Amino acid sequence: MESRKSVQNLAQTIHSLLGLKAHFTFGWVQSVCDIIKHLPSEGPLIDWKSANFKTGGSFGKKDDDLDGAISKIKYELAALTAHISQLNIRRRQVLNDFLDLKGNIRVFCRLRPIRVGENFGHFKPVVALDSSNVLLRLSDNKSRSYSFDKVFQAGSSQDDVFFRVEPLIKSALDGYNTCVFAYGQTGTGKTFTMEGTRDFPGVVPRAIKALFKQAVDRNYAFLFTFSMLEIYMGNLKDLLIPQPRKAMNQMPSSLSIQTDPKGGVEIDNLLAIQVSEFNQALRLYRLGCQSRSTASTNSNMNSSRSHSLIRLSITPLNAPESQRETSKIWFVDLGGSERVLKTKAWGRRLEEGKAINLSLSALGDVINALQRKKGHIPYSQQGFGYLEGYSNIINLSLNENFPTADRNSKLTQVLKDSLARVGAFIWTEVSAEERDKKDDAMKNLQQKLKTIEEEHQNVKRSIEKLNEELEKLTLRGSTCSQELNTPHLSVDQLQPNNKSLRNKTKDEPVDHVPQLPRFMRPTICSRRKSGADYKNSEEKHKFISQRRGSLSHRAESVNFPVNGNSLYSSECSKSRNSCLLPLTMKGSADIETECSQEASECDTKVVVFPEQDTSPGSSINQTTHLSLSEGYGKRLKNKYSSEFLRVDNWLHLPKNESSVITPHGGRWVLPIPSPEKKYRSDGRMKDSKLRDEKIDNCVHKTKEMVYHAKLERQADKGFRMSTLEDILHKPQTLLEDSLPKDSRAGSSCPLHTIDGNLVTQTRDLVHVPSIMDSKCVTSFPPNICGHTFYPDREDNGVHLMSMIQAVKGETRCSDGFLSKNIGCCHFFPSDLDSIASSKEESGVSCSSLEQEPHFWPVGAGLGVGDGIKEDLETSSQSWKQGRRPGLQTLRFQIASFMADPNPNGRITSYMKSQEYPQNKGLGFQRLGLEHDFFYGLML
Ligand SMILES: Nc1ncnc2c1ncn2[C@@H]1O[C@H](COP(=O)(O)OP(=O)(O)OP(=O)(O)O)[C@@H](O)[C@H]1O
Repeated sequence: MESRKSVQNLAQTIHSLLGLKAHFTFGWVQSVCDIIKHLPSEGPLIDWKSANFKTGGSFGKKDDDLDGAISKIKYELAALTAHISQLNIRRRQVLNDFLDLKGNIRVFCRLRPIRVGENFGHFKPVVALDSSNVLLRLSDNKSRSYSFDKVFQAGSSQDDVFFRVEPLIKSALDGYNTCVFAYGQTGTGKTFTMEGTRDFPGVVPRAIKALFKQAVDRNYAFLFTFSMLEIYMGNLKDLLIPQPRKAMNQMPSSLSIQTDPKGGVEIDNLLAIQVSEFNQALRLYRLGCQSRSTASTNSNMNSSRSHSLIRLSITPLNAPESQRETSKIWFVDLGGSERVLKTKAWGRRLEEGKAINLSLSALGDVINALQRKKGHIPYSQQGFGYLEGYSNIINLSLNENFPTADRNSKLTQVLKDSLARVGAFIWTEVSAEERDKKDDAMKNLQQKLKTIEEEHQNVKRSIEKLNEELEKLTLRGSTCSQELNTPHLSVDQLQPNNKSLRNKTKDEPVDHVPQLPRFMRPTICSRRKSGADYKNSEEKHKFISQRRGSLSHRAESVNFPVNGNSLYSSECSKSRNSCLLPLTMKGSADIETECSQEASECDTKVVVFPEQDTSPGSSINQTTHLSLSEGYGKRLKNKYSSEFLRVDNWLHLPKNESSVITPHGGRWVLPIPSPEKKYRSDGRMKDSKLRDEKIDNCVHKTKEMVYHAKLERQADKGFRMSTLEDILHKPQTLLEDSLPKDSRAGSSCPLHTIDGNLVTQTRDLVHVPSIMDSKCVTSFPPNICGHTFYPDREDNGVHLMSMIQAVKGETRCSDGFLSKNIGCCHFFPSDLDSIASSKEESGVSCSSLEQEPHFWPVGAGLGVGDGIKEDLETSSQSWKQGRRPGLQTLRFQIASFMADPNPNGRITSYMKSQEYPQNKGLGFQRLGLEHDFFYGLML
């Protein structure tokens, strides 16, 4: 009875073990039933030990019944797959024990080669005594030795260093939050160690590479997201968001930190970009590095003036529920500790140095408290003391005279949930006997781990063999038409980024590559955050309010006592991307408070990169999306949601530009995103899936052609919309030529001044990006108020293109961008879209994107629809209140024209001053994007 019950539960058991519920289909269940039919009448249901690992020729020869042989193999496959899951659980447990014993902090010391003529003052260079001890010789003939887990000599290579860091990658993939810091005095080689150079890549690029490599060997598929921020003067800045080029009169608003009751830390509005391969992550990393705040100091020509933090979040996708937690690995290049006397810093450099020292001190306090298992861990309160550096090594010393700062340390708060498992520390003193015991226990665990790994490999190999066998048998059998489509229980197949799948994709002709629109699927993260998993709206609402309510802790802004005038006139730090953000007397308190509040109700943005598809024509697959999971408010229920996605596609153009943008009639236009196809993982669906793909592609192409034909017709009539590519690449004169005379700014649109600025009064409310040449001549479609790209003005602008350039793999994006005559984008108060206001409702911070108002008034009483008027009013009001639309606004506005399949109709309706019915907009219903991904956006 018992065993029959187990048989009945087999399917569910395997389902839950493999975490693939959603993909299992009727065909799969049938095959499991087949397996069950051939189960032995007695004995354990799945006994992996009895599984036949030696598959070579054992089937088919003796067994006359082909079906029987197939079922037997499937049975073994199921057993082995279950066993692999067990092994994974065991491995995690053993590793856990091992890490607990070993202690979670390992401290390495790397000695930097001494430069010719380097002056050490009254200190002498540090000497490495052996592989774990260094000697510091003091001036008065005294010396001190320090122990580390490992000491790297001055001649050590980047490889040597990474070798020691690599085990952490495994921990991160196993679900642990991990953290790698580089800390030390300014100029001692932290950035060189973490970032490295192109020829000598450092820990971060190597670790990212290893992460993707090791993920392939795992039993699960993983979802990786990449984020990068810096903590500059106590402010959190997203390094992946393009920064304004010119100095503004305010400190950029800081991202705010949220802590949930379980201790998890989230940073509001921090971009988390989904990456599916090493190169994507690397490009983003390079982009982030370019934006770091650096400056020349007495100690270092290119000194980091901030802490930079790189975060890779890792979510196992098809792991069992209990193991599906997201883990993160942080790489932190801390700002260098400085001694003011030595660096002779003043003005801004001095303030930066102080901020760095203070936060390092807080970090030291936290680690100290964790190590000593103190009741109170001062994550959010700055303590006394500072880090004092001697040459290449660091000595943590408390200095009671150092001024107390009753401020939050953003650094320790951000890393709070990644520092919490600190166990042993180098300064922990244990007896020799205890140490021996510990060593033995660790050796034991290491041996266990090794055995598990070997067993894991064996089982994997057996599964591969069985699959080959199964394939042969199914091909041979006359009943193969049925069997061919039955999915195999393969470890490889269970992970989308597995080798076999990739080889297959490579080998298949381009036409046959299934274009799975992965980017349209809601990520687990976004579904959870958006509450899309909740069945009805009431439940979802409850979820959201609970969630907001649960964010119990908020970091306050840090207001550094900076005298703007004096600082402004002293040196200025700059990002490597030429970001120049001076402080003012006002500091950032007001602004930050406002932004923090706005940000409070909003979630992390998740930009989703699809898997790289190099096939030409796979434009849809190569697009990129920004999902703004929660908090965009009711207004996103309306027609505009899908436009976000479209513009994000453009913002994140992948490397092969020609495959993204389709030429038509001599012009280059963006493809229209096609709706997601929902596939079953059932192998039986393969053919019909391909067929559907082709049909969909056809429909898509036809739609596109119709759209372009419309553009052509408009052009023939003397007027057409400027496509995005026109705007970016065509000379101004061409654009002008393509428009009727009365549509050009300066002709029909009267010019006047507001606040001393020359502005154009436009007659209608449609927004479109356009180009301004050096004479500030604008070309707009008729009655269209536009965003303006200033090719030769660097002020007040946002480098939208830097993101594109980075994704394309081009470095120095901003300069390239400027040199191509595509300047900066301006945001205007007259935004008609609802995004700005919904952004404000939801609290999306547009911190670094906020621009000085370049006022562009919009004519009143133009006969536009009520909804649009309302949007406009809200938007203008927000602007007046100092809340300005940001990048999202621009995205939307570009999108609203670029994406419109019927721009002609839309423009005509404006021109005739008729009401523009809301329900005829650019809704995703109309674009066929009625998927729950977008449902997530509507919240
Ligand atoms: N191991 C090394 N081998 C060769 N050159 C090195 C090494 N470490 C550091 N350098 C060089 O020393 C200089 C300073 O290094 P780096 O900028 O990495 O210091 P840092 O600790 O990050 O300083 P800061 O805290 O001011 O940012 C750089 O020119 C770097 O190339």
